[in-house]
Amino acid sequence: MVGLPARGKTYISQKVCRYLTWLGIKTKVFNVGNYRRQLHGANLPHTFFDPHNTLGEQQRREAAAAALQDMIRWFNEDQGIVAIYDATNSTTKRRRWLCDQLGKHDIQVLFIESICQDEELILANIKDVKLSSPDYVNIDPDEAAIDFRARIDHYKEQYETITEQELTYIKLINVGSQNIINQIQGYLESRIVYYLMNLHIAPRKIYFSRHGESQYNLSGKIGGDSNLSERGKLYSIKLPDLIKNNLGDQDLTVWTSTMKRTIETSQNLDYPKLQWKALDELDAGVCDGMTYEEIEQKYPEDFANRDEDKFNYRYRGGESYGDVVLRLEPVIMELERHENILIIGHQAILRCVYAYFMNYSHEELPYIKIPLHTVIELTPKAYGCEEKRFKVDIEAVDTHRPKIKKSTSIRKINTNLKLKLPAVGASGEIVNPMSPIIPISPQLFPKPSNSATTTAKATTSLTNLDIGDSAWPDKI
Ligand SMILES: O=P(O)(O)OC[C@H]1O[C@@](CO)(OP(=O)(O)O)[C@@H](O)[C@@H]1O
Repeated sequence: MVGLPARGKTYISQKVCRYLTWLGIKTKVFNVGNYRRQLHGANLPHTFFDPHNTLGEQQRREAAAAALQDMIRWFNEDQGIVAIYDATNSTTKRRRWLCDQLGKHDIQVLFIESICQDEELILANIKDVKLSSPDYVNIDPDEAAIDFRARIDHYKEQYETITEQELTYIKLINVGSQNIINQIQGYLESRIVYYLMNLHIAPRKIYFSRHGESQYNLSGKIGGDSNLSERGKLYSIKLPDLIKNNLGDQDLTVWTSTMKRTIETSQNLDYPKLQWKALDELDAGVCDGMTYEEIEQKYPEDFANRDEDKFNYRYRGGESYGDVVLRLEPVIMELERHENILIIGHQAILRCVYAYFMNYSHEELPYIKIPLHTVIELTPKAYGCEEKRFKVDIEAVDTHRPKIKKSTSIRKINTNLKLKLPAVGASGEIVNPMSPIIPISPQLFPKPSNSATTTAKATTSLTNLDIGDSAWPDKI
C-alpha cells in the first residue's frame, strides 16, 4: 500500500484480503501500525511522526522492518500467496527498499496507491476510523482530530507519489474517479486491479432472501426446479412490504437465479429485475431430486465424505461449494459495483455470497444458517458489515443440515450395522433436519474471527534482513 494517513489503505487492504481468501488464495495483511504500537506503544503524539524527530523516525523504521521480516517469513514458511503490506510507504526510498528486500526472495511487488483530495471524505475517515483506533484511547475526539491532522502534515512534508515507471502499480484517485495502472501483468495482478476498480464507498444496503418455501423443500428433496409451496407463495406476497419498510423510496435492483422458485418469489416486487444463471443452486448431479435419507442409502460413502469436507465435496456429475464460489466471482464483482441490491437465491448460493461479506472460512461456509422466509440485511461499514435479520411470520421447513460428528459419519458408512443414527448438531444435540422452523427475532450473528487481523510478533533481530540504509538499525 502507498498513501498518506486516512486515505483508506487499511480498508482496501482488508477488502482485497477478504476477496482473495474467499477465492481460496492464501492472503494476509501485515499492518505496520500494529507493529509500531507493539514495539513502541500506542498513544504517541504527532511529534513522533515528524520526519525531523530522529528517534521517532528510527523507531518507525524498526516497526516497518519487523513487519517486513514477519511477512517474508510467512511467505517462506507458511506458503503464503499474497501479503498486503499496509503502511504509508510514501517515499521513493522506502519503496526502493521494499523492492530490494522482496526481490531477494523472488516476491513480486504490486503497489496500490490511494490518493484522495476530497477533504470531506478524509474528515469522515478520520472520524469513523482513526479516532477509535488504539492510538487515541481516552483522548478527547476534538484533540485527537487535531493531532491526527498534524500527523498527516508530517507525512505530507516527505510524500512522493509513485512516478517510478519501472514499478508495477495502480493509483486509485478519489475513490475510483480515476485509476492509473502501470506494468500490470499476469492473472493475479489483473484480478486484484479489476477488483479495486469496482470498489466504491457510497452507502448502500445488500439484502439476501432465499426463495419462498418450495414444493421440494416441503418433501425434503434437494435441487430440482419446483414451484413454491402455498406458504412460499404467501412469503412472496409479504416480501415487498418488508423491503419497502426498510428501504423507503430508495432504488433497488432484484437479482434472481433462472429457477422457478426464485423468479416466483420476486414476482410481486416492483423493482428492476435481473436473472443470473450464476445464481442457480449448487448442482447436486446424480443426487438432484433426492432426499438426504435417499442419498445416504444409495451413496453412503459419498454422504459421509460430504460431511468430512463439505466445501470441497463435489456431487457425482455436479458441483462442490468450491466450484460455486468460483462461478459466483462475477456476481461479487457486480455486487461491489452496484448500490442497493436484493438477491433472491438458494441456500448454498447465499451461503457463499454471505461468507464473502461476513468473512467466513471455507470450513464454516457450508454450514451457515440461511433460513427460509427470512430477509438478511447487510450494511457495509468501514471494516465489515452490519447485519440485521427479519423473519417473516410464515412457517417454513428447516432445510439446514448440521455437520455430523466424525465418529457418527464413520459409523454411517458401515451399512451392515443397519444403525439408523440421528443427525447430531454442533453442540451434540439431536436434530431433525426437516423440523418446523422456530420463529427467530432479528439477530446479530457472532462476528467470525478476522483472518486479516495481524498479531504483531515483535522480532528481536534483523539478522537476515538487509535494511540498506545507514540510518536503519541493524538490531531491533
Ligand atoms: O449444501 P446443503 O446443506 O445440502 O444445502 C444445499 C441444498 O439446499 C437446498 C434445499 O435443501 O436449496 P433450495 O432450498 O434452494 O432448493 C437444496 O436444493 C440444495 O441442494
